[in-house]
Amino acid sequence: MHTKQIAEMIENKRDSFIKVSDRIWEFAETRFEEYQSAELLAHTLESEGFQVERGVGGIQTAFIGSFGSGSPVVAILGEFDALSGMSQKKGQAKEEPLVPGANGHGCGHNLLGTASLAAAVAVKQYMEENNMSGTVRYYGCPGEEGGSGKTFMARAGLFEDVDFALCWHPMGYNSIMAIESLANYQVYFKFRGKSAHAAASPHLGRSALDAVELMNVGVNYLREHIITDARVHYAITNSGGLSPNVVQPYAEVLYLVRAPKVAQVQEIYERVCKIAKGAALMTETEVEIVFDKACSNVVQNETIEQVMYKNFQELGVPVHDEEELKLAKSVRATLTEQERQTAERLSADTPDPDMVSWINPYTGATIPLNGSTDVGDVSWITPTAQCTTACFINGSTLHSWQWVTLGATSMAHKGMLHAGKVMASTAIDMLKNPELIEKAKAELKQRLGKTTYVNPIPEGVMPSVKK
Ligand SMILES: Nc1ccc(C(=O)N[C@@H](CCC(=O)O)C(=O)O)cc1
Repeated sequence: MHTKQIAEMIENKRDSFIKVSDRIWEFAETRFEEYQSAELLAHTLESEGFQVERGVGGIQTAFIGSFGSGSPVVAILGEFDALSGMSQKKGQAKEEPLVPGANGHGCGHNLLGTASLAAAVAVKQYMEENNMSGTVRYYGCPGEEGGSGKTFMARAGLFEDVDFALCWHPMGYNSIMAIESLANYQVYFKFRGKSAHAAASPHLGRSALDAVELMNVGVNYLREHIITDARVHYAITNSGGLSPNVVQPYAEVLYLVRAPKVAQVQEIYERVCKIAKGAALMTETEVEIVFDKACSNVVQNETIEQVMYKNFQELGVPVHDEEELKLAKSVRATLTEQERQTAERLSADTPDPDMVSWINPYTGATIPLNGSTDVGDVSWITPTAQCTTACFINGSTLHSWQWVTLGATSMAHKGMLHAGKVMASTAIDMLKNPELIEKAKAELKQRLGKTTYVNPIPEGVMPSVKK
């Protein structure tokens, strides 16, 4: 069976993949500044015989590694960005930053990018050994967190000739990710007023901070009148300085508006813009609206998901040893009861384990993801499927210190290598059965119906580094 060969190929190189992942964990670079992480992955691909193009789509840390020629083209998507402020020491059951205030891999993207690399390397080796035609590409996709790197890459046309795409996400469970995620827009509202002495001449000042606050109040009233599935968040990215005795002349707020469909996001966004203009009118300030980024919802593909599930079942699950289970237990003891309640169970009778040891049954049904991913844009252009593997403790959540601390330990490495095997095996299965690729494409077409893909990021907007 090809799953066995693929598993061996990845196991033979396990040490080198683990090194790559652990280095990226240490680099912990955030959106569009992943210079060392991207270079490490690109360099590793080159040493594995891939042709690498760096700086694709006009994004410095985006790259594509390619092997083979002609169709079919399989794209394996890798992410490698970290989150700000999530620094945490490795392998311990206590929250403690490695470097206070520094970044950390709170979403496991060191594992994500490396498993996809392992998959691409194994697919290449299998294709070579079996004289298969076609192309395997590794897409180095920067800035997933708050950056939508893939959406920018999609706008640059980089996925146009892809026949199907695969991705995964590290989690606390093994599953086929038949998700539908939320589309979103991220936009800055920059207010400009007039400074003045806050006591001596307040009547001469016009407060940009007042405008930000009034805008937020307005949006908080809007919440009652939008669809339930929408989410609106904001961060005050500039509060106008640290002096209360100065009327703040400049302030800005970053909004993230989400909903199941891009059109719904657009509708809410237009209303948020009206509120911003209202706040500017009330405070006699000016508002500048600066679009930052956007992404589309994920369109699942049952055809590829079925193939992925079959391969996953053949490969089984990552098995954790006593040492790993001990660490899992101690870290899990730090979860609150509420967090534990999100733990995966097969049924009410299944005990509540520290690490899961099964694959969640796949039914084809859509699982709503109350979050967003730029994999969404890829999935509108080419049929796309994703899986998760158990890299972390059961019931822990994304963006938590528990994920950072476990992200460079053997339990996470096992899950990572396993994900590489599942993706590579799925890719080989699809490449060997062109009728499945056609079926996956037909399914995408049917799911999209009359809607055509429109990239949600306006022309001229380029990726920005969040400071
Ligand atoms: N399988 C997953 C993929 C992404 C995420 C996630 O947390 N994404 C960020 C992305 C935010 C963005 O699009 O800017 C989020 O939803 O806040 C969660 C699970």
